[in-house]
Amino acid sequence: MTAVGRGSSSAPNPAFDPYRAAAQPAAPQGNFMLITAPAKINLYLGVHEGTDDGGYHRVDTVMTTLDISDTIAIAPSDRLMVKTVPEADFPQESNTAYKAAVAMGEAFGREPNFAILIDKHIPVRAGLGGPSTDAAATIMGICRYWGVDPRDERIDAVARSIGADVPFFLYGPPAHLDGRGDSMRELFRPLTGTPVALVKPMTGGVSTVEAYRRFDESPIKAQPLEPMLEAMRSHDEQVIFDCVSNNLAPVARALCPEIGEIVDWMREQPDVRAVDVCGSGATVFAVCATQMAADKIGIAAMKEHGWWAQAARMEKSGPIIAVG
Ligand SMILES: C[C@](O)(CO)[C@H](O)COP(=O)(O)OP(=O)(O)OC[C@H]1O[C@@H](n2ccc(N)nc2=O)[C@H](O)[C@@H]1O
Ligand SMILES: Nc1ncnc2c1ncn2[C@@H]1O[C@H](COP(=O)(O)OP(=O)(O)OP(=O)(O)O)[C@@H](O)[C@H]1O
Repeated sequence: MTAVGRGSSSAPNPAFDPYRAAAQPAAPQGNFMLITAPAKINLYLGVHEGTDDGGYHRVDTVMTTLDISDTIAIAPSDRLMVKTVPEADFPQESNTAYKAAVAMGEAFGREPNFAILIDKHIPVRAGLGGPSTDAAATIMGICRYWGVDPRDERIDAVARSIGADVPFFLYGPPAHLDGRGDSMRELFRPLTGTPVALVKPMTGGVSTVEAYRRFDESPIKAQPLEPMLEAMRSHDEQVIFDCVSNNLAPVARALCPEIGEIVDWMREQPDVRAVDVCGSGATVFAVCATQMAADKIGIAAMKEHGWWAQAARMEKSGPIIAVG
């Protein structure tokens, strides 16, 4: 086992402050908060060989949020409770939102007594970051209730303790993260509005744990990172989309051969600028030249193959809070 570091971003970087969704630490006036928790795609994912003491791989990733999202309603309560719609097939204590609330309580020495209702729209085991964005949204909501400044360095630590993807969702714009994929390195100008088609098998999915385990059995070298970072800095869309890559994709295809079929089919579709697997799968994304192209791919994927599909757009935001 190779020991790898976890990056050094536990201290907040003031350059990122304007992007924090809950940056005004004021208690809400209404009865509850509604929080929009967006999905993500990895425009670049490079997993490196070897794991740290916690069994995590060092990764470089460039992620952006999408306009498909879970919605989280959160209100003070006599105890902590988390429910989802549709109802989850696992206990509430395993929900990342529940874990995030408990971790917030421990970090700030308070009782995290909130009722949290999650309206699930982001499919699970899909590589779209559903559990992680729910956790980030919960953290931001509790910050607002408790008057905690989201730039407090304990917030990044709480986020990281729930999952590697959670810190990204505290910010939202396209970003490069390293370490476990939980250390913010650089934010980029958003690609807001860029059309994306999402397609995945109707049932099943890929477990993140299983994908990383399989990666260790036959590791594949990551594509060079620097060209992607340069393209993001110069906001050169053509080069950005030429640099789209994911070295977990072959593992996802091996674990779920239908993913390979979807990738091959998406690459044949008209007006497609890039196609790859989202994170550890099972969703495949196609960056499209027009929204019409993304819609057409979604419809054809459903009608001709019976796959789950949705057209979306890239977004610029992390959690968005509304007070009700
Ligand atoms: C595949 C990605 O979604 C790409 O953004 C992430 O790397 C996964 O992030 P995540 O779902 O938040 O992952 P976590 O819930 O923290 O980790 C689940 C499991 O995935 C593996 N894991 C995750 C992240 C990482 N850098 N190395 C790993 O090996 C570990 O076995 C870990 O126990
Ligand atoms: N808030 C949540 N929403 C959905 N699933 C959750 C949540 N909290 C915990 N889970 C559990 O997480 C599992 C999915 O985890 P996994 O990391 O494999 O999925 P994912 O949707 O691909 O996420 P990611 O893109 O972050 O890897 C679910 O099967 C469920 O047991």
